[in-house]
Amino acid sequence: MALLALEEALARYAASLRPLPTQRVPVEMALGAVLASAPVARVSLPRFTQSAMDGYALRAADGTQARHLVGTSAAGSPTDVTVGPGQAIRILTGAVLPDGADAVARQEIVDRDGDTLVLREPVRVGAAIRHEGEELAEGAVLAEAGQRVTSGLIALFAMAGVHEVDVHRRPRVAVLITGDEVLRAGQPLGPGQVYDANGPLVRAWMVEHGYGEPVVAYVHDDEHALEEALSAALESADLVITSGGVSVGDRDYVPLVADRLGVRRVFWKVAQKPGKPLWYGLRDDGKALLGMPGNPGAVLVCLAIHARAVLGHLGGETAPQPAWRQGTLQASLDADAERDRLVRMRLDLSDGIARLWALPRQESHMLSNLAAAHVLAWLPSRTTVFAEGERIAWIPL
Ligand SMILES: Nc1nc2c(c(=O)[nH]1)N[C@H]1C(S)=C(S)[C@@H](COP(=O)(O)OP(=O)(O)OC[C@H]3O[C@@H](n4cnc5c(N)ncnc54)[C@H](O)[C@@H]3O)O[C@H]1N2
Ligand code: MOO
Repeated sequence: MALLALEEALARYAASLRPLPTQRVPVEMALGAVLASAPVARVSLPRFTQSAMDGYALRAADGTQARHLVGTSAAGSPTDVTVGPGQAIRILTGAVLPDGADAVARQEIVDRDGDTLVLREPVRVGAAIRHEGEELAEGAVLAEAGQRVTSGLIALFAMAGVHEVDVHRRPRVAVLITGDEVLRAGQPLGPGQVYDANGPLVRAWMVEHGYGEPVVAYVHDDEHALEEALSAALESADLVITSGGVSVGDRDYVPLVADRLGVRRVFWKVAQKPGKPLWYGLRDDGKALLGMPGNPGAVLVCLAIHARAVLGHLGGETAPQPAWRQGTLQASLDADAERDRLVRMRLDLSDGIARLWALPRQESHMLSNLAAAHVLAWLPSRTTVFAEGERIAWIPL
């Protein structure tokens, strides 16, 4: 079977996946979800004209002549006293600017004796004042639909009086780890058995990237057991990720069972190294299946590129993920004539230029270079080597 180009695989996700339905949620619950509509400010920011400093509200035109203190305005406790010529009001940061005042003298430049103040230097009109609506007017758009909600956006929405936002439902993910030889932590290894790396990897990757906890289950290399497990996973999740059993071996049942459960294949086998046997399909109800190979290095690459794209489309992101950046290769590297290479690299950005070094031990069953790896670089298939100094694309790992 011919291998599909990696760009084409990414294009097929975009063409085949629709964002999940939207729901209105309290702002505090929206972290990591993607906005389905653009929230607008319910109050202007700042909400009222206020002091930016602890000091004295007064009239700038009085220059350095002595002022008489006539009241206090604290944050949350405005005064209704008006500041007249030769008068001042004690004011604290965030307090409403009293009528009549047009400047605040911070207390560091004021000599105070009882209720009499003298400024050591004059202040300009508007000094230390934050004006109502100077940052945002009521009704201003705070963020765009398609943007992922961050902690900073949550703070902005809260301050602008937006208590609920419309977001796409976050994709629910189920993970099926296949393989008779794969054992979970703590169990004694028998002959030919290995510890499971992919369950912990997928779970940690999902949490690390803000997609939440997936449900992880284990299944033997048995057609019927897989059918039962995959059927249940497709019921409960929007995206099912399987590990192992997707190549051409006698016990590679994932493509067969997926087909039997009505998951239509969109592609199988991508021209990438590692991760070639990747299988992607969709059921009529929109449920997606990414069948990843068993080799953990391949799973890492399939998560960073493929799961990222699928989760972005399902989640309603407008900008395609992952977002590739440019860097400079620091030592020549072999290309692969048939498959694009996805190479774990060390990144140095200390002088503002992205310098990239390929790490040793890149095979798809290997993970030990991850202690030193910062990024994944994309080296398109070709017959000539990648030379030192060439520009290449990368994403953070
Ligand atoms: N004749 C061919 N053989 C293979 C081909 C091919 O084109 N022709 N492709 C190779 C490539 S490339 C890959 S990648 C693997 C993928 O095979 P599977 O997806 O069927 O994966 P498995 O055979 O189940 O496992 C591969 C490897 O990974 C280990 N493994 C599996 N699960 C885990 C886990 N959860 N944690 C840690 N390690 C795991 C497993 O023991 C195997 O060593 O196929 C090649 N073969
Ligand atoms: O595609 Mo496999 O992951 O190269 O070894």
